[in-house]
Amino acid sequence: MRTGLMGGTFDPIHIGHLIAAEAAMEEAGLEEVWFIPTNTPPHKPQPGADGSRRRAMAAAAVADRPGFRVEALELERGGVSYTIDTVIALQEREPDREFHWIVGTDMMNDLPNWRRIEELAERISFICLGRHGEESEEADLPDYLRRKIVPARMTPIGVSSTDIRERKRSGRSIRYLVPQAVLDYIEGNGLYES
Ligand SMILES: Nc1ncnc2c1ncn2[C@@H]1O[C@H](COP(=O)(O)OP(=O)(O)OP(=O)(O)O)[C@@H](O)[C@H]1O
Ligand SMILES: O=C(O)c1ccc[n+]([C@@H]2O[C@H](COP(=O)([O-])O)[C@@H](O)[C@H]2O)c1
Repeated sequence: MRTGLMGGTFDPIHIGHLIAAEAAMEEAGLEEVWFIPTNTPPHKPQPGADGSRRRAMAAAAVADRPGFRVEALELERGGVSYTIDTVIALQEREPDREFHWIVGTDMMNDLPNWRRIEELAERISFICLGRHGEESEEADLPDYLRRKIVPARMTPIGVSSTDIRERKRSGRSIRYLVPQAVLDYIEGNGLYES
């Protein structure tokens, strides 16, 4: 079964993540997409919201979409969430699935710096979605990686979790940038207010 893995900090999950996953499913013929919240992200500061809250928001966001689900193995494993460790664990657990890692094109030039990237590229392909409508071919990547990149189109969605946290902090609306259930969770728990 062709399965997309959408890793992210999801602090919080927003419509950019969901539309990217929807586009990856359609463009790459995936049957499922699993959203994997990081514990400690490898190349980013520690998230603002703790893992259980980021997981709850992701679960609320995908609850009404058959084929989307949250896989919490990185939070359960703890420590820094290297993708190679996650992929090895999932391939051992689910040998009949074919996994594809979904990334926005902003991450693509960073791929050569990922932990054990050559081994990772032997195990999976990367579905790269034009986050701001850019051409993914522009990336300057080594051949072993370029061969494993599947470019996919999506309607550009210029939203980021950083924007959402900043909007919330300054009292501006985040309605429609996140699903209603995520908005309710953020407001109900007073997240990102200071
Ligand atoms: N608007 C978007 N369109 C397409 N892909 C996106 C978008 N936002 C995030 N992504 C992709 O989703 C994955 C997880 O992203 P992440 O959770 O770090 O969100 P983010 O909005 O970039 O967060 P932050 O602003 O905190 O850095 C990455 O592969 C990223 O490229
Ligand atoms: O494995 C790595 O070295 C690595 C380096 C950077 C990012 N990643 C993964 O890429 C996904 C998106 O990362 P981020 O920082 O945008 O949340 C997330 O699942 C990270 O664990 C993985």
